[in-house]
Amino acid sequence: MNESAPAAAAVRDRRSHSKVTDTAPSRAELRDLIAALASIADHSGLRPWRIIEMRGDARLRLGEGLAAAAGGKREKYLAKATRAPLVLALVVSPRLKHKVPVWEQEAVASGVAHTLGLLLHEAGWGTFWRTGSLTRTPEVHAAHELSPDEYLLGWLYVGGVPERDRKPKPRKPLDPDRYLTELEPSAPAGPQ
Ligand SMILES: Cc1cc2nc3c(=O)[nH]c(=O)nc-3n(C[C@H](O)[C@H](O)[C@H](O)COP(=O)(O)O)c2cc1C
Repeated sequence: MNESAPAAAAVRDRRSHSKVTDTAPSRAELRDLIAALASIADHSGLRPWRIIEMRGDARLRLGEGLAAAAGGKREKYLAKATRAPLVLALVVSPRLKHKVPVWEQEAVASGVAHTLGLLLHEAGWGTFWRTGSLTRTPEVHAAHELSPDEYLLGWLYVGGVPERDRKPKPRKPLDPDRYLTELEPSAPAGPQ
């Protein structure tokens, strides 16, 4: 890691791991990482999010919820829900009728999810953010005991990094000029 710029190093190295091993961060480690999220940019400091930790058989509730929403394939969804030892449900807990609109609150929750994934990566854990067409179904909502206004941004599947994946992932180069544009002081003249 680059000691003088650890955030930049973590961002450059970050990668997802679709397969993880059976080790997972302890609740104490997770609590420390989540405490660090106090600095996430947050209009009016609403903290409109929460994370639901699922381990062991608690993950089966996710699998059952997915199967109920799909109307079958129980074994398939139970297997999906248990492919990592720790599953973190990413929840938007919006304050409705607040001057800060819900889309801004969702942006905060999204920042939390990205940053938590980055912190877990930096701590040496493997993560994979997953969603799917069943994410916002009533059955999955109920399985997480969400309040009526809450909704999911998906799940971070977390576990150990398999030996063979302990290497950087080749990235398609990103041309900054394509993503960083500049507005000129005045609009260009239209067609003459
Ligand atoms: C909101 C969100 C939902 C995602 N859902 C899925 C998913 O359901 N299935 C999937 O294969 N990848 C999903 N991804 C992408 C993966 O998490 C991952 O970013 C992708 O495989 C690229 O790998 P990388 O993160 O190493 O670049 C999702 C990403 C985001 C941000």
